[in-house]
Amino acid sequence: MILMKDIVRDPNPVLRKQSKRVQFPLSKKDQKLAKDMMQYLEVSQDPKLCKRYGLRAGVGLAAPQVNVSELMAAVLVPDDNDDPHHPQFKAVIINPLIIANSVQRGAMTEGEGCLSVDKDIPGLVHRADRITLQYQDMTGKKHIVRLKNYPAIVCQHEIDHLHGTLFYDHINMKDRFAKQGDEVLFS
Ligand SMILES: O=CN(O)CCNC(=O)c1cccc(Cl)c1Cl
Ligand code: NI
Repeated sequence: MILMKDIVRDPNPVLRKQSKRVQFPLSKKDQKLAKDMMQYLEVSQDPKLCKRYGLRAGVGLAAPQVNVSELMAAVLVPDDNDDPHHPQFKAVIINPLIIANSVQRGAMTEGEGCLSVDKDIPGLVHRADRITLQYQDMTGKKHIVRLKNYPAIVCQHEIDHLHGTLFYDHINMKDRFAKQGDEVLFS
């Protein structure tokens, strides 16, 4: 089970590396990693279990955050009324590729957080409001999905991790809450 002690923290250089492609069929190690990362998200989103294991809640987790430089991340975006049985987007995304970005930009009003960044860094993290995401699932099957708003933001945050980018790299440090043109803000 992944615990906070297993999460790599900035400025560990592994968070700034480019991850490597994952080969199929998945090795036993990669299968366990994928399952453990999704399990972390599920446990962290259950208030009782989250407290019991001393976790920080998360809606995504990328392999470099547990010291594995591979193109793999787990995403579990709960639905609005927090019904655990109907998440907005739940997937282990392997060898993900953003194949289209909307011109429309979006950002979360309250900014973003990261398990690998221990301090809160306020500011708007400007991203594409909608993306077309191509990824392989654990069987190697290729998926192409169109995402918008929160699921799109989370996938961009995770895919950034795979390429050595952290959320605060996108914040305008001279004016942290300056909007970018007509970007969509949402909480
Ligand atoms: O890389 C994943 N994490 O660091 C997990 C912790 N952060 C979050 O759950 C989180 C919080 C707010 C906005 C976004 Cl986009 C994300 Cl991803
Ligand atoms: Ni993160």
